[in-house]
Amino acid sequence: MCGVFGIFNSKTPAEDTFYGLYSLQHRGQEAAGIVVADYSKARKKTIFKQHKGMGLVSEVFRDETVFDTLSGYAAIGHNRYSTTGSAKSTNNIQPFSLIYRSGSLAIAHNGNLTNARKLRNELTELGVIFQASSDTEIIPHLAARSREKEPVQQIYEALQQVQGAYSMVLLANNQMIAARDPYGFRPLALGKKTDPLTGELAYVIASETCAFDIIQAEYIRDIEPGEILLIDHLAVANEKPTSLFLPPSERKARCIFEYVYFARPDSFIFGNSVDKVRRNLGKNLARESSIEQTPGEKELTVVSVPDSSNTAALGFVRESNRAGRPARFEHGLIRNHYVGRTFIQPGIQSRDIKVRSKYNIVRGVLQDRPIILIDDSIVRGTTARMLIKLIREADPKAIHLHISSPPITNPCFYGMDFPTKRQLLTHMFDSIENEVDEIEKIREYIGVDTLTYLSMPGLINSVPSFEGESCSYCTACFSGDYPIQVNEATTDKEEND
Ligand SMILES: O=P(O)(O)OC[C@H]1O[C@H](OP(=O)(O)OP(=O)(O)O)[C@H](O)[C@@H]1O
Ligand SMILES: NC(=O)CC[C@H](N)C(=O)O
Ligand code: SF4
Ligand SMILES: [Mg+2]
Repeated sequence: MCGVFGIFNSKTPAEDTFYGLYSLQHRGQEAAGIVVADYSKARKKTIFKQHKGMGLVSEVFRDETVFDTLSGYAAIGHNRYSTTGSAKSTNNIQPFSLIYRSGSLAIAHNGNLTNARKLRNELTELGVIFQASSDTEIIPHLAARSREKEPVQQIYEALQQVQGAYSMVLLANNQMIAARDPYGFRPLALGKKTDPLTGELAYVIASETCAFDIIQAEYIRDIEPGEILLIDHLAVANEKPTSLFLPPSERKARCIFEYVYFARPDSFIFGNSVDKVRRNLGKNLARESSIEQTPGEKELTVVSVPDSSNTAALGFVRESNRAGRPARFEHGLIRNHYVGRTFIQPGIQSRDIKVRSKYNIVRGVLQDRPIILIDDSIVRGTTARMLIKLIREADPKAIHLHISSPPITNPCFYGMDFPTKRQLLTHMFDSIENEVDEIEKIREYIGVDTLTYLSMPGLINSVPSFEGESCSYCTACFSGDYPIQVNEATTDKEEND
């Protein structure tokens, strides 16, 4: 998934970007980096400085003295969750920074390009040398080959050639540029911050608004699908960044899975509150649930799989009570906060270990009573299967697993790391044609008493609608309805390594 951040006209751009990335850590845990733009009086031009490394933001920037080398007036940053190109290669750490005909260019990209393989082959044939194995480096190469003079025009030309998902922020000499693909797959927001001492304005770009809150910046609006926004000193002085627009796509395709799992509940994405949507998912799940209290049970006991399903569980409990089925939320699982997100860990081996070390059971809550266990999604099934084994140790009367999204049946080519069917739990049961039987097999495999997924209408009903759009969301991993047909998908993530 990845988190991107950018700030323009700040006295402390590297520090601001560090905090921005810190709050976007949930979007990528593999690597992090910051590129700063500084004006060099000696060279009479903007120069870029950078610091990047493998691991969490706090690990990469552990040594505070690195900030002494990162002074400047603007910066961009990136947290990586790999989708194309090895997770382990240091060459794939973003932002990428390079020097070309028009000066310096740096890019931080969230998303995944669907024609990366084709473009890379074409460019390689032309003699272009790639350093990274990810898709992102294609964009600056295309921009560098443009005959346009202005970087923003070069980027416009480059983006007309790439397909797929990109929400990104770039530094081009003394300008910051933000761009979002015409489908709007990934979120990207514009904010501003006023210096309390000088009153000076800084513009901020981030994947999610939680990155604004941490540096006390204010949300202005989303970068629109297809928009390329240019911020420079003139835009700051006039308080008016300028925009170009790419040709519109025939539909929009905001990733619905961002609302289900990925984004933080305190963020606004696609102009709406993640908390609110996640509560809706829980409410709709409660409406679809058929679990009733057993005789002698005062209330249904609802336990969430922390953290990402906490909010859906709250919505579930609220709706259940409203509908006359008394329910209470209980902390039956305690999460070790020093273990990161498990689903976005590369390599099945490390995911397994993480799940084992991530959760502990609270016996008093789980023992001897039926529980409704809520999680937001099942991808590979690692979490659910391991967790159920663990919960059984507390001897509950029954486990009713409720998932606040429909079964994931298709790969994602737009920035989630499940690019082949093989990686999905549902694939194990693909030969079963009847959906009810398939869910029964999954239930058996996971080892729960009942298994309820939210329906497709329940999912769609939970997310806000956009006026005048015939289709606003990508639901491909749930529905198979792909906004961009992917014939040549980079389904082998490490093919360039
Ligand atoms: O079926 P799987 O492949 O195991 O993936 C699904 C699980 O992964 C996610 O949680 P994760 O632990 O990544 O993040 P969280 O701590 O934010 O809930 C998601 O919420 C599910 O619990
Ligand atoms: N998840 C993402 O946004 C990944 C960005 C880019 N495709 C990479 O693999 O580095
Ligand atoms: S396929 Fe799923 S995860 Fe990928 S962009 Fe579409 S909704 Fe999001
Ligand atoms: Mg989870």
